Amino acid sequence: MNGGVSLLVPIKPLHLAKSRLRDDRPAARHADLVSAIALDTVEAARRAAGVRAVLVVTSDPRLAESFAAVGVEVVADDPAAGLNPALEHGERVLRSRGEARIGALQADLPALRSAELAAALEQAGPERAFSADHQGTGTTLLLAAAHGALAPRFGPGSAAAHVSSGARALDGEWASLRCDVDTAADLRRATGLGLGERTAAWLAGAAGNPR
Ligand SMILES: Nc1nc2c(ncn2[C@@H]2O[C@H](COP(=O)(O)OP(=O)(O)OP(=O)(O)O)[C@@H](O)[C@H]2O)c(=O)[nH]1
Ligand SMILES: C=C(OP(=O)(O)O)C(=O)O
Repeated sequence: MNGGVSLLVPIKPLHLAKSRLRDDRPAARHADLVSAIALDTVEAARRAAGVRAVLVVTSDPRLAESFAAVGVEVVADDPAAGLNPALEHGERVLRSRGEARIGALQADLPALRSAELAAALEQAGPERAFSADHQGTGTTLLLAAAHGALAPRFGPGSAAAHVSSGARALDGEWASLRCDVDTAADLRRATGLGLGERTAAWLAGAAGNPR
């Protein structure tokens, strides 16, 4: 088997996702934005050196179709019990195929640069490690040790939870890897870094059309 990390990318159903980013725009426009952000994130991840494969974990049928159209594999949440169980399910799927190195990448990184993700994977080496978000409290990337368990502790305060569970905090600057988008202010921050093409196109449409 070739080396490299197989990355799980979890995404909530579109009508539930990114509620903090929701404003008064129609539900379909919000779904388009969440979808564009996730597709840009996965596209950048797939191109990163050291990434062997990406497996999206989502029960959303439209997302499943969009990812299938660009050749990305999707599995549904099983059970539908929240983020960490979704990741543990994805981990079981990858382990059943003999994947040695597994990680989880958040789906809300629309400015992600492949080179920054590659640098984080390189710095982690074979260890269980994570990248905190730009606020230092959340987690944007968690890597299991080679042949080790992912043991995801995503949720409020996940950076501290990952440290407590023995993961090493990666310390590169990596602004694009740390720039998760939960709010409108985060989206402006990501725009300053340079958005992926689908999110940029969504924003151009938002500027040019009534919402
Ligand atoms: N497959 C799956 N992904 C999830 C689930 N819960 C959260 N996620 C994803 O995990 C990532 C981190 O979650 P959050 O940043 O809290 O995103 P969110 O829940 O969509 O945002 P808010 O509604 O604003 O809390 C996002 O990519 C979510 O879509 C879940 O139950 N299943
Ligand atoms: C679930 C997480 O994401 P967010 O902080 O974006 O909600 C996390 O960082 O663990």
